[in-house]
Amino acid sequence: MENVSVFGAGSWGTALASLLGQNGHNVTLWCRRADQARAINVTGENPNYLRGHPISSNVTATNKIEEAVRSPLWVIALPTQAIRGFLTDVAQMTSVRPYICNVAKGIEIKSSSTVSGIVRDVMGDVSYSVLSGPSHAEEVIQDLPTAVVVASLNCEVAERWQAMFSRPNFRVYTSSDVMGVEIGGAVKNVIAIAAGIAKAMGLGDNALAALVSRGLAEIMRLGAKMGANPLTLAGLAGVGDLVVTCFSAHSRNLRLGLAIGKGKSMAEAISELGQVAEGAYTVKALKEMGRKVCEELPIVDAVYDMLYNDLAPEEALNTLLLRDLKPELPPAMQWM
Ligand SMILES: NC(=O)C1=CN([C@@H]2O[C@H](COP(=O)(O)OP(=O)(O)OC[C@H]3O[C@@H](n4cnc5c(N)ncnc54)[C@H](OP(=O)(O)O)[C@@H]3O)[C@@H](O)[C@H]2O)C=CC1
Ligand SMILES: O=C(CO)COP(=O)(O)O
Repeated sequence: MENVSVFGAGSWGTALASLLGQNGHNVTLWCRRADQARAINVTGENPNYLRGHPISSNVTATNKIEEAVRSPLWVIALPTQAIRGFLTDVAQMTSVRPYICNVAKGIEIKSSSTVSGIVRDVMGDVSYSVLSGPSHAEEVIQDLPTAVVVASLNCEVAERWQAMFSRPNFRVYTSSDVMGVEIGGAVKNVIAIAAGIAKAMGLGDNALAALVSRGLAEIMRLGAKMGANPLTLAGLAGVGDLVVTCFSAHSRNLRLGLAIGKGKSMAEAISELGQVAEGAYTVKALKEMGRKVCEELPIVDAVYDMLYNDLAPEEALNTLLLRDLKPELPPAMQWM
């Protein structure tokens, strides 16, 4: 059994800490608030996230970062935009060279980088893995079945995380396609915001299915430019996660889109949600990165303009539908 620290006691960090504890590991769950850590240790539940769901007794919560950094295995479950600052602080506190497994799904605005790039910038050549796939915390904490993927450039490291996380109702596959898994997990959040807006507009099921398919085309186009394997994007970290995020009532990104589609401002929508909707930030990073690496990301552009340039959803819809007609697949992607 392993000693592992989970950094971030939001809904995903809490669900994964409990899962690792159920698998018999010694888990330290780092919370940034002392009162939250105390409540978890006393009541066996997180008072702020996933209330009513007991956390494994193998989990000890702490807000003392110097305790949490002693574990050799770190699971990073923080919002993407907070990871660089967090790692910069903790890197100065410890000589441990941890094995890192990132479970956040986003792209950093200031660097246009996925989390592997942030970790490399701050920690240098440290062991990095990423776990992603269709996995809403609200279902994982109830031990409802799903399948996910953990990617690392080092196959043995991916297998080590696979063995730690796997349980009968949490089936973990391995992959060596770190970039594919990261891009799939990050960009689907932006498409899910678009799905929420489309739902709020009452556009119907056909429109949602078309949006998800053309969203996948954008994920694949960007992924190809970033070196991702297109088949990864057709798998759990791509299609699997895109579908659950665009259709599940649990999704924070879908709910943010629903609020925007009903006319709420960004500030209102974010404050009502009270949790991170990564797509709202990743779309800013993609706007920058998209211009540099990928000439055409029309759904991403439309979401950006609806969120940050007051573009009305009806206008965004017209812009998307009335673009020049063209083949479904770009010439480079035709198989014959
Ligand atoms: N929720 C889910 O089902 C899933 C989420 N993810 C991904 O996991 C990541 C975390 O999401 P989730 O758990 O839902 O987020 P939540 O909003 O539920 O929780 C975020 C956590 O991060 C903490 N936090 C926020 N900002 C900072 C900061 N600057 N420094 C340190 N801690 C901070 C919060 O602390 P506090 O409570 O004190 O504010 C809270 O513990 C995201 O990238 C998300 O996309 C991936 C798969 C499933
Ligand atoms: O990534 C997730 C499920 O796999 C969670 O998505 P949301 O952040 O939209 O809830």
